[in-house]
Amino acid sequence: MNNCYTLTIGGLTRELPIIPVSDTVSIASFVILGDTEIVSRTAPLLAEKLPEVDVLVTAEAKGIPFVYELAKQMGMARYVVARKNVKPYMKDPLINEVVSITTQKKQTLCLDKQDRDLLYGKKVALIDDVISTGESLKALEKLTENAGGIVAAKAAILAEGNAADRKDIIFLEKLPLFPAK
Ligand SMILES: Nc1ncnc2[nH]cnc12
Repeated sequence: MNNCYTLTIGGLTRELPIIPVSDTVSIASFVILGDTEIVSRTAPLLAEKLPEVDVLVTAEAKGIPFVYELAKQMGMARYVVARKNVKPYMKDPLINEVVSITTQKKQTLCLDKQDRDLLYGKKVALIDDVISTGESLKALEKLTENAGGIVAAKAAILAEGNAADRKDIIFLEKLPLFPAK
């Protein structure tokens, strides 16, 4: 297909559209929302690679179906989602800020009291769909640590660009970045 990147993962193939996200960089857009096959094939593969942890945490929104499936695979009744907005029903929200590669904007990440209690003193794996610049991951790590969690693993389905050279993350496949045309 034209202007697409062919990704093969977990025995599945997807044509990812190449989309500019700035004047210089385009990404091969990997969106697992709505894709039950990718989620159910990749979750067991990542579960095998993770160390023993007590809790999984992700940031809203694209990683949510994946962390749900991963938590089920790992026999965990609950997982934590850091939200991008403070909701009126959140008690004592813990807040951090992040700049995202896809939106190029400053975003808030926050946890309510129930989530903080789940993370406090626990061994935590940070989970995402794609690790790219690492900024979102860093913000999630800081938020988790501020909540008293101990970050024991950082993992994603894909590592994009230079993230593929990182030794401190667990991932299934590499995803290249492309020059913007
Ligand atoms: N290639 C990509 N596709 C979707 N979301 C992303 N976030 C960072 N890189 C991405």
